[in-house]
Amino acid sequence: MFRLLTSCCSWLKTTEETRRNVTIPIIGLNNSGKTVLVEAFQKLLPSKTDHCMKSELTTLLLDEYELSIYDLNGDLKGREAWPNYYAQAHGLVFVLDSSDIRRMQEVKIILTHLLSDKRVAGKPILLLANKQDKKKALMPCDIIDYLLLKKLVKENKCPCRVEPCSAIRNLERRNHQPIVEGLRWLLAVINTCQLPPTSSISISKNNTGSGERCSSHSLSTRTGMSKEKRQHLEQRPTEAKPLKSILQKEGTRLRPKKNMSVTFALDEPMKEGECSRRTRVQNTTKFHYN
Ligand SMILES: Nc1nc2c(ncn2[C@@H]2O[C@H](COP(=O)(O)OP(=O)(O)OP(=O)(O)O)[C@@H](O)[C@H]2O)c(=O)[nH]1
Ligand SMILES: [Mg+2]
Repeated sequence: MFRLLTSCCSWLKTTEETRRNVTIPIIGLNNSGKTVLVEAFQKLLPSKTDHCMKSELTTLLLDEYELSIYDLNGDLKGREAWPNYYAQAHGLVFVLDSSDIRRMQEVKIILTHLLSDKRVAGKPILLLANKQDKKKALMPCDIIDYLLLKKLVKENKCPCRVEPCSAIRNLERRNHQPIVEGLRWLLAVINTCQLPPTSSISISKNNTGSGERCSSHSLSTRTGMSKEKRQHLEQRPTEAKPLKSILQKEGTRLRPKKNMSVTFALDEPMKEGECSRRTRVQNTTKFHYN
């Protein structure tokens, strides 16, 4: 019995030590549902943070990753602080209120600004189209059209996934939530991306600083990636192939009636559920409806 306990403890210790640290700021307009979403993540995933403590930082465990999630305010003052988190972010979650059509133009401006920031360009973005429970909520394909997302993603080479969700619905189906699947997709892309070092977020007053693009060495070293793989990533052409809708290509229905997630990637299309367990290479520039 003692032996069993000891081996369990040492297994837990090894798992703890081998977890990969990933930094993900959550941004989006005020009232889009960021804080409620973080609370949902805390219900769905093991967390190292005390739920009662109100802090912008939440540490979550997902597969072999330890996620440092920063829930940032979306009001005008809060937005000024966002750029302080860009350089250290491995990927970003952008939350929008799908039912608030009046503020879509504001989202578009902010998103355009965000993706063109040198510290963000090239990093994966998970766009959570929240509040799908509301009657007026736009579907991902409409949001993509409205935000001119295809163009944005292509120009800035940001792998992107639009995940429709509702922060307040269906939280009981553990691990099968779209928001968790979205996070898994983000981690899978982060795993293959060329990323900056992940020390803690440094808050500098200079928000306009020159951008730091991903450096493959830092992430791959930190995540324990092999030298061969690192070299492969370094040699990989960064040019994205032209984006093309699979639905268009197949001449099928362009606007699916169902509310489905949409992934924009560079190189190969992703298949449904591909990210759910596998957190390996995702060369991603087609986009498709999962
Ligand atoms: N109907 C519905 N309401 C939601 C959903 N998610 C959040 N809300 C509501 O939207 C409001 C704002 O949610 P918050 O999580 O505080 O928004 P926030 O993005 O953190 O806002 P700031 O911190 O001010 O930037 C709250 O009243 C939530 O209950 C959702 O999926 N559906
Ligand atoms: Mg909030």
